[in-house]
Amino acid sequence: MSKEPDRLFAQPLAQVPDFAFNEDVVRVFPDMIKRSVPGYPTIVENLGVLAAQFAQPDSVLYDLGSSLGAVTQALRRHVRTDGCRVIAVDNSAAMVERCREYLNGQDSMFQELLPVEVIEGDILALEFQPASVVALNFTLQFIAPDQRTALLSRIRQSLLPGGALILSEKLRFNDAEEHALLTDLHVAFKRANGYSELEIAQKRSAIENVMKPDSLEEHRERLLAAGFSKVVPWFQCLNFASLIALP
Ligand SMILES: Nc1ncnc2c1ncn2[C@@H]1O[C@H](C[S@+](CC[C@H]([NH3+])C(=O)[O-])CC(=O)[O-])[C@@H](O)[C@H]1O
Ligand SMILES: O=C(O)C(=O)Cc1ccccc1
Repeated sequence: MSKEPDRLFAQPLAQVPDFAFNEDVVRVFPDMIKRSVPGYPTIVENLGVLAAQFAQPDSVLYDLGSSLGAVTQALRRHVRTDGCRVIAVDNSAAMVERCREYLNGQDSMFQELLPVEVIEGDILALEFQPASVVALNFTLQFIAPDQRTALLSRIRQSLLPGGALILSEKLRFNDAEEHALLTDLHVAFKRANGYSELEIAQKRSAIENVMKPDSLEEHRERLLAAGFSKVVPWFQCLNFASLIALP
């Protein structure tokens, strides 16, 4: 993985453009996500462990909004179920190109990994195949809010008995005091990881129009409305959480 440090927002910008998953972001993405999302390495590794419990023979494991394929790599490290294959999907051409390179690297280092296909495309337009595991690892928050229920319903329809959706998201909180506390603590996390006040402020303004977090309650209600029977949070670190949703 690229070791290039994230300095994308280090210099003052006259106008901060909306955040996009372009070539500049791709170059620094592993560093950016690790220094910005508390618990990210723990979530990714354990997503593989969880997936191994839900994987069903001869089914698809989806990594939706796969970026550089960190989740796909974890799925391939942990899942040994017969006949499974991984489909990773992202609509950023720059991400997909680099993701394919990293997965070729994983293939050359390990034998007997699950087969993988990386698709450049919009997850809203995807025709889902029968799936046992669907990972939406920090992707739903970038989908237009009015499209989210329809996407989750389509995922629910594709899920086999015994399978699961694993959904990780930044959270907002309905209680103003809880929201302010966890937001401040997230800023402290970023500061502790070497981001300046300017970097933190410019990044916040870059993502505010494109990334719209929901509360845990909104997630639970929407998942139930989409046809899931049970929603179980399995991880939270500050304002970032991951949920298991069962069909
Ligand atoms: N409609 C869409 N269709 C396909 N891809 C999309 C769409 N909208 C956004 N994306 C893609 O979703 C990814 C979100 S990053 C996921 C991290 C990864 N899961 C990880 O575990 O490392 C989250 C973050 O950066 O906070 C980006 O690569 C987008 O191009
Ligand atoms: O940086 C942030 O404040 C975030 O909420 C997480 C994030 C991580 C990587 C890209 C966009 C948002």
